[in-house]
Amino acid sequence: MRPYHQIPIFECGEPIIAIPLELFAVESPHPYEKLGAPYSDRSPYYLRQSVIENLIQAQNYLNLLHPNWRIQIFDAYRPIAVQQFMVDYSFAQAVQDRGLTEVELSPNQRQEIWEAVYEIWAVPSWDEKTPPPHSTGAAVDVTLVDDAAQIINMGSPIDEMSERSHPDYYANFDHQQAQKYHTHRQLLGDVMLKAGFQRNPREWWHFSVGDQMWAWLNNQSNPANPVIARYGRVL
Ligand SMILES: C[C@@H](N)C(=O)N[C@H](C)C(=O)O
Ligand SMILES: [Zn+2]
Repeated sequence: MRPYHQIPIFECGEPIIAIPLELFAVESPHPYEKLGAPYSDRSPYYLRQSVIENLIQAQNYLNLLHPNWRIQIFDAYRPIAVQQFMVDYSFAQAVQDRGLTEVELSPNQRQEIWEAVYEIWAVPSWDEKTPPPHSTGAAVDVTLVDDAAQIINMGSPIDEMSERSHPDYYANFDHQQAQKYHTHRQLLGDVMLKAGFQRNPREWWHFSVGDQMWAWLNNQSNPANPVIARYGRVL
């Protein structure tokens, strides 16, 4: 359980629809489809209707500051089976990165690796009170590309399991390059938050609106006006 799982969900029934990809930049091929994630007949490029409107708004704010820059979509809707696949994949990858094999893991090593995985991945829960954020169609993983279609360097890749993923990781580095990364992360955060999103405090790329994490973050900064989640899981 994460603290945001205490937030009640009152599903509003808004449809989940295809993102108009021509308006955005898109990571291609899709990073999890490339790994063989089981989407069956579903597409990762779907979001709730008004979440798409918020994303268009964010890009409009971006273009006031940087004409012709684009928000690049890395991932959006994620069926629970895909969440499970990515959690298992990330565990296996983390075992390999440590030069280990799964059969030889001690209980402590196993626990340490699972903790690292769940630092950044949500549990693939089938309980409708605790859906993984991306399975609600309200969460999106994004970065920025400039007017020459070059990906903006944020100082760490999306999905890295390390502290570099924290949005403010580079805030206090006394180094010009690190300050640039921080400025880029701030720019992404500013345009997304201005459009109504909240950012996952552990991941510079993960934003959502209307889900449990969004409501919890809203309530942390504005306890006088608490909100609940309007989007639950979409199967
Ligand atoms: C790991 C990243 N792609 C992500 O989406 N993390 C959040 C917390 C999730 O799994 O929902
Ligand atoms: Zn995400």
